[in-house]
Amino acid sequence: MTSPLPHRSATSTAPERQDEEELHQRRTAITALGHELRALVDAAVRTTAAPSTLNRVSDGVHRLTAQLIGHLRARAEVPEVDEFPGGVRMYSPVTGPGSPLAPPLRVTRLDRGATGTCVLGITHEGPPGYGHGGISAMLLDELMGWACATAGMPGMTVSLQMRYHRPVPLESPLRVLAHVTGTEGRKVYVTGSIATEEDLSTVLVTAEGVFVSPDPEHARALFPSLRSAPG
Ligand SMILES: CCCCCCCC/C=C\CCCCCCCC(=O)SCCNC(=O)CCNC(=O)[C@H](O)C(C)(C)COP(=O)(O)OP(=O)(O)OC[C@H]1O[C@@H](n2cnc3c(N)ncnc32)[C@H](O)[C@@H]1OP(=O)(O)O
Repeated sequence: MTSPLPHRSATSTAPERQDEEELHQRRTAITALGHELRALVDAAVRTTAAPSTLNRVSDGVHRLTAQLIGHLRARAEVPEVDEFPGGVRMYSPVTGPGSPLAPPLRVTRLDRGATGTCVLGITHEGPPGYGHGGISAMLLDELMGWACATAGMPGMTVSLQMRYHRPVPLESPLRVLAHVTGTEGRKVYVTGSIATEEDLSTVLVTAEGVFVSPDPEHARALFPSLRSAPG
C-alpha cells in the first residue's frame, strides 16, 4: 500500500529510531493537513454561501497561507518526507495524502502491475455528476507508472491512449488496474482500466501506454537529486 506511515523497524538503532519517529510525525501531520485541505476544497466548490461569507473565508485562508510560506522548499527539490524514485510521494497530485488535489489513490503493488482504489469527489467533476476525463487519465497514468516500477523499469510516459467507454461516477469507490504487457529495450508497454468496486466487470475507461525508462545519465540530468542517491 502507499500508506504514508511505514512500519518502524524493530532492529533500528536509537538515532535511527528518533529519525523514524520524526519522519512518522511529519507524515502524520502532512496527512492531517491534506485531509483538512481536501475538505476545504470540497466545501469551497460546493458551497452556496453568501458573498460576505466567501469573503470572510478568503481572508481567513489568506492568513493561514501566510503561516506556511516562510518555510517553502526549492521547486525541484525532493521533499525530505519522500522516497524518490519508486516510493512514498506525500504531495503527489494522484496518490499524495498531503495533496488537496489527490483523491488520493491508494496503491497496492502487484507482480508487473498495480491496483489502486479511490473515490472521486465534486472537485474532480467533468460532466455534471461524473468524473473529468483528464482525472481518469491522471489516475491511469500514475498507476501505469507504478506498474513499470514493479517490473523493475521505472519510467516516464511517452504515449497514453485513452478510451472512455462509460462515464465514471463521483462519490463511488473505484478500482484502477494496470499491467505491464511487454518491454522492448527501455520501452515498457502498459495497459490500464477503471471500474467501480461495485461492478468490476463493467470497464468504464481503458488505456494503453508506452513508458520509457531514461538511461542513467539522462535520469540524473532530469532529476539532479538522484546524484546524491546511493548507487
Ligand atoms: C533511476 C531512474 C529514474 C526514472 C524516473 C522515473 C520517474 C517516475 C517518477 C515517479 C513514479 C511515480 C509514477 C509516475 C507516473 C506518472 C508518469 C508521468 O506523468 S511522467 C511525465 C510525462 N512524461 C514526460 O514528461 C516524458 C517526456 N519525455 C522525455 O523526457 C523523454 O522522451 C524520455 C526521457 C522519457 C526518453 O528520452 P530518451 O532520449 O531517453 O529516449 P528516446 O530515444 O527519445 O526514446 C526511447 C525509445 O522510446 C521511443 N518513443 C519515444 N516516444 C515515443 C512515443 N510517443 N510512442 C512510442 N515510442 C516512443 C523511441 O522511439 C525510442 O525507441 P527505440 O529505442 O528507438 O526503439
